[in-house]
Amino acid sequence: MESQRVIPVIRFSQENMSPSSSCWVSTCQDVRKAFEIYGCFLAIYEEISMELCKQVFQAVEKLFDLPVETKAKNTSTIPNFGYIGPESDTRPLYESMGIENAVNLESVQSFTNVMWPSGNTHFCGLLHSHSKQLMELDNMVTKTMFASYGVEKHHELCVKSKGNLVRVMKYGVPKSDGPNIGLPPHCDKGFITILHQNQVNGLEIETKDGHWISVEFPPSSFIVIAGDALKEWSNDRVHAVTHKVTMSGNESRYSLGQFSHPMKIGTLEELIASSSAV
Ligand SMILES: O=C(O)CCC(=O)C(=O)O
Ligand SMILES: [Fe+2]
Repeated sequence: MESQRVIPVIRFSQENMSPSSSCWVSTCQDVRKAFEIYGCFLAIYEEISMELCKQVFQAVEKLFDLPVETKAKNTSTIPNFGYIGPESDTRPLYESMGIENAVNLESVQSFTNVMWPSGNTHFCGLLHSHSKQLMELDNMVTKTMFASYGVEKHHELCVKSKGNLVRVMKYGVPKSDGPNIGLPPHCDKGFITILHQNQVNGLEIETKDGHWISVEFPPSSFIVIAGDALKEWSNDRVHAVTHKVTMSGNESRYSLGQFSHPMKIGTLEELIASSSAV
């Protein structure tokens, strides 16, 4: 079915987030349908300005230009939360760094000080304000989703206990005779991932019937991806979507992802038996 092969697009704004607004019910239904059918959707969110995104990606490019010994100082006690370098067998073009709890200024500052011991307030300010805004979008997405399942009373705890990791990623240009795998097919482990990119495409998502859709990002859009923890929370109603990155062309791709995960979350009791409210 051709219509099943287009990623849904849903508009978010502070205004239509009030349950009394005219599009509240339809937004909640759209979010739920997208998560259940595709496991993802494109969120149009103009409150994060395109200028800020442009500046963030310029700053991220400079970050990746640092020597590998410096980038490798991005470490974490949690496996895979720090610097990940290219791996010749599985993802030769991929490199990434992680900033834990990037909604907190102190966390972004300490990451910045490791990368630039003499300081870089420009990078720090950009990443911090961008991360805060991404978390606002994340909260809007979870608010509509909780409402669509009739469990809005649990949303406050979800918001309060949300941990987050911002991961910045670089995919190098593939050699003409080399592999073009950016990131092999996988599902994300967390609750919700929100991703965006510079102008270079490469992300693909797999539909339930096994087709791959190449993601095109309209202006001011972010892809929202459901992870394994969200699937579990919803008692398997939500689809945790498989996705991958394939590189082509002669430009590097930069992407930025926010991975959020409420700490106190299992399968909601209400979702074990009941259906929904909206
Ligand atoms: O770079 C991208 O667009 C995808 C990244 C991704 O899927 C991940 O980090 O889990
Ligand atoms: Fe992913």
